[in-house]
Amino acid sequence: MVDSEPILFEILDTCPKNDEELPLNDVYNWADALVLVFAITDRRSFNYVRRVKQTMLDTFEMPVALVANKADMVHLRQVSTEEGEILAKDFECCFTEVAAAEQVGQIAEVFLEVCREVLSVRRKNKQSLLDRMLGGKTAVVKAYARGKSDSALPKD
Ligand SMILES: Nc1nc2c(ncn2[C@@H]2O[C@H](COP(=O)(O)OP(=O)(O)OP(=O)(O)O)[C@@H](O)[C@H]2O)c(=O)[nH]1
Repeated sequence: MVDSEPILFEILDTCPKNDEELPLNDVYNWADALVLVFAITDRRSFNYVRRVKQTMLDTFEMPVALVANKADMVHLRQVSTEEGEILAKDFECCFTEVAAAEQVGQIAEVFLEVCREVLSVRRKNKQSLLDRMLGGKTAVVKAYARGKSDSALPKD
């Protein structure tokens, strides 16, 4: 349940076999949102998510969440929290450091947040479509109502 609304999540793990293998366009066309996960103990994974986001930029627009995993392994840290925050600013997305092995609640929170964004984008798109379809008519109705403002009719 997301804010009292039942939601069915379909999650695709792209499982790249190496650093060169980027997600195919089919993946972006299918997805409603992207959760980019790297490990704080692995700089290559950080560079990888940066490359993924950069290659999809301008072509595919969707809510994105940047997640730094293995936050419990601070002794092996290769990527600082600040670097994650800066990258998220660059991506204009949210950023969370988690330890998936310890706190499943943090992961759920990321997915909830992403889902809220997806629903909000959908609502806005629906609204703007309605606005475009009804825009002209609404303007006419308003003009008519204003024209009658001296009468006993309510303005709206
Ligand atoms: N300490 C620690 N280990 C973790 C954490 N999350 C995952 N791991 C471990 O990291 C290893 C890789 O986890 P996976 O879930 O296979 O990660 P993956 O990114 O799907 O890896 P691939 O299968 O190579 O795609 C496993 O041994 C996990 O137990 C974490 O938050 N902390």
